[in-house]
Amino acid sequence: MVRSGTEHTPDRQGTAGSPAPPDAGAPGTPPPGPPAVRIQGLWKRFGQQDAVAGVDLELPAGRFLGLVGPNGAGKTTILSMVTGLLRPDAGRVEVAGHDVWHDPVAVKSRIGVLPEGLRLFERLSGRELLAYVGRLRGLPGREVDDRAGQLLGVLDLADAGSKLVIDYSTGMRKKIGLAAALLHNPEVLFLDEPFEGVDPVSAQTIRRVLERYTASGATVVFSSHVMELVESLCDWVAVMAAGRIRAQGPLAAVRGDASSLQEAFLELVGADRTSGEHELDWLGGGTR
Ligand SMILES: Nc1ncnc2c1ncn2[C@@H]1O[C@H](COP(=O)(O)OP(=O)(O)OP(=O)(O)O)[C@@H](O)[C@H]1O
Repeated sequence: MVRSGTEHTPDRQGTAGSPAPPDAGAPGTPPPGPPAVRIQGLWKRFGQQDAVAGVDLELPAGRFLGLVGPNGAGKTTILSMVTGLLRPDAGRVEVAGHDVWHDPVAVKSRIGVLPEGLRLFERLSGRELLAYVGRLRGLPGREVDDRAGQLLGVLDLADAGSKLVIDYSTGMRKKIGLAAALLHNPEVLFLDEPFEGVDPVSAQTIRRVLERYTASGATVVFSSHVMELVESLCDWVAVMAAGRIRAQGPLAAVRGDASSLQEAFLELVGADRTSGEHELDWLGGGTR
């Protein structure tokens, strides 16, 4: 595990920006072959602000990976650059050994993406949407129909398959977006806040599908600021704050001696849990 720029935990600090060295045979050892994602010197500036400020990150393949950070840390900006949706100002990204900007077709055929603020074709039914996405991915019609039927069934959307997407609830939209991202059986799946606005039943369904997917050797990269979720799902995490990576490595190593990932996270991002509280002395008091 590596902690970068973590003044708060000098005892567990490692080499800034580079991944943990391989530890043959130990849990957390990356499988042979290229990492799922290799990011080198990535920068993105919006106006005067560095949303992503020189990130180096190596995400091992075949894992359930969590990218965590407070609001505005740069998670969506990184995922957008990694999936070819946003051009970086500087730096390089490889997915499954292919350069995202020089070899976009090779990358896009290997990835599935559930972006933040997912836009869907609202006037298609769920089943039609999957048929469209499948054909766009070059899958034979029969195969698309089979896969779509199975995904709708597993994601509890079978009864809603003929309903227009515009009439879907938030959770149903997430699930049909996930089905569309999985349809071509990608090597690496990127999910930006996949559980946001999703009820516990749908969350459990999504979780089961993702666990089954990673058990087959595929990689899931998902961003979240819900630490409990990340702790229960991921075996590898990267923590970011203010556009930089603060720590990366197997979950247990990043958690270190802290009692939970939440506690380790607060320490890593330098959150002062009591700051500003005295400024709210009036709140809930007798004076109104
Ligand atoms: N298109 C944009 N134009 C200007 N600033 C932007 C743009 N996109 C992101 N930013 C800024 O970049 C920073 C990082 O934003 P980003 O959305 O990547 O954070 P995040 O970690 O995904 O946050 P959250 O958890 O709240 O979704 C923020 O300060 C944000 O205001």
